[in-house]
Amino acid sequence: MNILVIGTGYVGTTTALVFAEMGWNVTGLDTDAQKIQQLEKGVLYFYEPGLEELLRKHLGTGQIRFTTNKDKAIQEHEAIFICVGTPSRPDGGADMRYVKQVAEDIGQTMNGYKLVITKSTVPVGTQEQVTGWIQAVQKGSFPFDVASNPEFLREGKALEDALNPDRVIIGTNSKRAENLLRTLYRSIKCPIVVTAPRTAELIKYASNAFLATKISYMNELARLCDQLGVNIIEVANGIGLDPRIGTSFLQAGIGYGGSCFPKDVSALIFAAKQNHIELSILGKVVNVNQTQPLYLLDKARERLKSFANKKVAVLGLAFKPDTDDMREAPALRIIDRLLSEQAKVYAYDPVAKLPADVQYESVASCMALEDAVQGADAVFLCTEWPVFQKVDWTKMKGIMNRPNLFDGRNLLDSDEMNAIGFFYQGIGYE
Ligand SMILES: NC(=O)c1ccc[n+]([C@@H]2O[C@H](COP(=O)([O-])OP(=O)(O)OC[C@H]3O[C@@H](n4cnc5c(N)ncnc54)[C@H](O)[C@@H]3O)[C@@H](O)[C@H]2O)c1
Ligand SMILES: O=c1ccn([C@@H]2O[C@H](COP(=O)(O)OP(=O)(O)O[C@H]3O[C@H](CO)[C@@H](O)[C@H](O)[C@H]3O)[C@@H](O)[C@H]2O)c(=O)[nH]1
Repeated sequence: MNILVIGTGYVGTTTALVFAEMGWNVTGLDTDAQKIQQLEKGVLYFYEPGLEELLRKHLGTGQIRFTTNKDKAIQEHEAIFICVGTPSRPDGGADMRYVKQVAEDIGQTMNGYKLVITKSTVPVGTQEQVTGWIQAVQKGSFPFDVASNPEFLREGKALEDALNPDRVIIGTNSKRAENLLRTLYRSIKCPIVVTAPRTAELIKYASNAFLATKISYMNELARLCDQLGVNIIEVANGIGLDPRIGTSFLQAGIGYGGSCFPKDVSALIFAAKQNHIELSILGKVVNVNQTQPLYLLDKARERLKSFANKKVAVLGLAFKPDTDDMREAPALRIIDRLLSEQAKVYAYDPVAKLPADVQYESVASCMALEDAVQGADAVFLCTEWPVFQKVDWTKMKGIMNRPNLFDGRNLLDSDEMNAIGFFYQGIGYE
């Protein structure tokens, strides 16, 4: 069976490469000719550890190829994964225009049986919608199935997650689709959950919203820790050892960002509202997350009195380490506020760059961490890049104007930083 992956972003490129690694012949299709040209040359146009090596390997084995020719690609492949974006609309719902476009492309062009698999994160009911969109434009009466197969990979660990998933969710009522998907995933060792399409669609949103809830809970608890003089890291360790709670996603910080949690939580709240259900807990999760970067800023303002004309180094821009993805990065909320309060902002990230928006023109983007820290009145640490732990902080203190360190990810050791002579403030940790 030949596999077509439509949309060669983070998920599509990873999916294509993982199926190539499993021995399938895969084609990646995108409307963006520049991305396709780069991928054809073996160049990954975003930062994701391990992916470029795999891309080069499978361009070499001939198991992967890329194209912008959608008609030919749709006709030549039986299994079609939809991996296009589903960004937030202004009302919070998921923007389905790219999925609809792909469904119509498939409907208009198909020339035989197609298994259409939605890997994009899509609202409950999408499987039925995609079926309808395909049927509405079909020229011949070719059979097809639409299945839901949500993706759970994390950026920065995309390859590792996609090759070793905790589970594969297959949402279908068709035995033919189920068997084909079981065949496609036959070399993956993990539980395969076959369920109704609507259930599969909700499992994806429910997972992300649950993880976001864990984070906001810890972030709110961290604010209490600051008042009580309790260390949130120790609290997280203590509660996490209960397997009913688990050790992961208990890290307090300046909040979650990225292309998934913010948009998916808001899409779930929106979908619930449409069904006359208020997911009130998730409303609070969003609220805590939106105020969390400002919480650290408030702590810093207390210390500095005012940000006006202060030199502030922002270390780490990406929403998490090992990615250059700046979508919904909490560092941007910090920078926006610092700029509005007339601070002089110097930014450094090992790989990520600030968006080319006019509002960031006054930010100095530094090539080296030292350039950002030199003469600074305060450092804000916004991404827990491991390399920041290896920095010679004694030396950094020596080149700063005032040794104030606001650690938005609780990455550094507060005792060590205090011993060096820093004023150190983390989140629920000092
Ligand atoms: N990024 C992640 O870590 C992640 C993880 C799991 C699930 N998801 C979900 O997967 C989906 C894709 O996310 P992403 O981050 O890879 O998005 P992305 O924005 O990086 O990539 C989407 C790609 O689709 C292409 N595209 C748009 N319309 C097209 C069309 N009609 N035909 C062909 N290509 C088209 C775009 O040019 C782009 O390259 C989203 O629904 C997202 O919520 C993302
Ligand atoms: O204890 C924690 C864990 C994470 N985060 C933050 O949460 C955000 C998201 O992190 P993570 O989940 O690791 O990255 P994503 O790549 O956004 O992955 C999430 O979103 C994807 C897209 O839907 C899903 O596929 C993944 O399963 C889900 O983890 C980042 O800003 C992290 O800094 C915390 O603040 N504290």
